[in-house]
Amino acid sequence: MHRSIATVSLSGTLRQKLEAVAAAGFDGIELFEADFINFKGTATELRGIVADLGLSIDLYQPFRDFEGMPEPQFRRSLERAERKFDLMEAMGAPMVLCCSNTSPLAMDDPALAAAQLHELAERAARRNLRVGFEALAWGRHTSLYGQAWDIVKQADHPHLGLILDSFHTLSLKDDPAGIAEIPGEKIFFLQMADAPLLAMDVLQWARHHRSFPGQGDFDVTGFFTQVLRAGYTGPLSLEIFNDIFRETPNRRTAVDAMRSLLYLESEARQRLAAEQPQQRVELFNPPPVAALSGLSFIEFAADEASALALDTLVRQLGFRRIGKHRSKAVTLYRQGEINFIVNAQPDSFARGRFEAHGTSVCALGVRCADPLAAVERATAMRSKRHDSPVGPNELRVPAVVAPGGNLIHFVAESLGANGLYEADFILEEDAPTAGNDAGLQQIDHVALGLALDQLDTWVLFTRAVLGLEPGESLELADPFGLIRSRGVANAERSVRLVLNVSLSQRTRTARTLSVTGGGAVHHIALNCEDIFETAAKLRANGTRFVPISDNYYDDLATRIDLAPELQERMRAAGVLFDRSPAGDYLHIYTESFEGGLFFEVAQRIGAYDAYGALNAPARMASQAQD
Ligand SMILES: O=C(O)c1ccc(O)c(O)c1
Ligand SMILES: [Mg+2]
Repeated sequence: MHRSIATVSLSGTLRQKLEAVAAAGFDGIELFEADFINFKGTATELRGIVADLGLSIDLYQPFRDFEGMPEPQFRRSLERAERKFDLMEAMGAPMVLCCSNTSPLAMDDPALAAAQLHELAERAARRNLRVGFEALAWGRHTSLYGQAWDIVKQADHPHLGLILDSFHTLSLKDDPAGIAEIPGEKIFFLQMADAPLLAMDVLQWARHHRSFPGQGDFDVTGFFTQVLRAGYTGPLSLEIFNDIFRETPNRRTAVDAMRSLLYLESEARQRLAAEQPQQRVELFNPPPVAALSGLSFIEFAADEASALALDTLVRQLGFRRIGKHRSKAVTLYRQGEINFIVNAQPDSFARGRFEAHGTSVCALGVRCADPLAAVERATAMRSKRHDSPVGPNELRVPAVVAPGGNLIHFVAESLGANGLYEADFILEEDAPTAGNDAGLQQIDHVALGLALDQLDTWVLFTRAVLGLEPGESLELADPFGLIRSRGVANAERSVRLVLNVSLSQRTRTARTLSVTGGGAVHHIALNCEDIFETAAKLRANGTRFVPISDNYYDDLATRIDLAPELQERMRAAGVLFDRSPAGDYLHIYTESFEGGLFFEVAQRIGAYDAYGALNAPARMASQAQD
């Protein structure tokens, strides 16, 4: 499809926006009037810039408060329209968006509205321009697409058509099914926006909290498929009013925007595959998402000194050092099925991450059947692949760059538990090393501390590139501000990430972020079968846990019916507890390493499917009282 984006969706000057949009591979733009009014140049000059970038101006917008106006105001608006038509001709914009009237003067008279829009369309037709009419969710008398379509039908002018915007329909919980009945050629333009479900005034919601398809909670694919069923073949455009996007570097926003359209097209293509033998438009067809089957390894970036400190830390956690890399200063540790790699190789990718972010996680390894297919999916979805230098007899592990610059490696399942490591490491499984196995089995989840403007980017990346599904978005209280937390996981729940964002500058998460530069792993949760046994072993190994207030356990007893012995065991061990209808979650947090990264030990019982987020405030308050 012809892919377009409204200039309001990005930060920067108009010229910077256009350059970012062109670099991300868009075909066209919706030009917001404010961007043109503040542009230092003529409409003709803008036309040249846009053309040089290989873009088109698909839509000029908005015209407001037009239909249903009393005669004097209507005449004045027509005059104004003529002046805007002059500009549109000069800049080469073929269509104007007229949104439904929000003025207190607007009359509830569809026949009048139709006659007035007819006149506007007639004037547009004289210059071979077109007018699209869009129902705003807060329009005074026209708020639904069905009402706007009735007016357009009644106006019956070839230069007047309907503009659809998923936000207005989905925010009002209006049924998009009727769109499929509208003749495709009378839908002149399509604007797609997603949004988180928020209980708030719809105008505020629309102007501040929209997001790209795939980042929010709306069934945008369902909406889009109705438009395609109608036979629409025009531009597919993004119109995102979002406070954070207004300040996010626009190159990143533009890539997110393109990724969201590619994802939307591919999802719609799958839904329509069965019913439409002959598609009318070309929808993006990427390789399918690779089914992931677990987190294989976590790689830490270190220098020589911090590698030593990490060595002590991970051995206290019960890991054994089981291998040295064949050609690099890289050490492998293992416990259960968990592999930790400490990479202190000078002049490596890891060292670059160490220099930029300090001791930190620089890569994750995820298992999947076909790593090359996983990389193909990722690059199709506009992620960059990463090729590390490979020494003799070493395996090439395909990798892609995650937002923020860490790597995701795809590890072939066929290699088995040891395959990758046998190839790249000289294994000494039986090497006598300090640190006793504590019963940690798998990587339960990896929690990232993200800057506010990285959350939506990550939600879309994990969804479109890795095939993970986002869970509920929660707000958790740190003593110094709020943390927003959202888990993302694959269908079989063998790969889980938790995306944490600090809404305050003063929380521990925010401070870690300012030290590490953001996008860093904030904690690593490892699971076990008996948390009391594992915690006792870890303590004996020298691991220190965050103490939990006695008051927490008193309160827990009032909330959840638990055997008194279990309560007392938890209190004695400092173990936290959460219960959902599906199952229970017992967990405990270690103290931080170098004031940043820490570990969580977790035991899942039954089909518990969350992360004990309700207990995070207990941890954060305890850390703050240290
Ligand atoms: O918020 C608005 O005014 C506005 C303007 C134009 C649009 O296309 C829209 O969806 C909203
Ligand atoms: Mg709109």
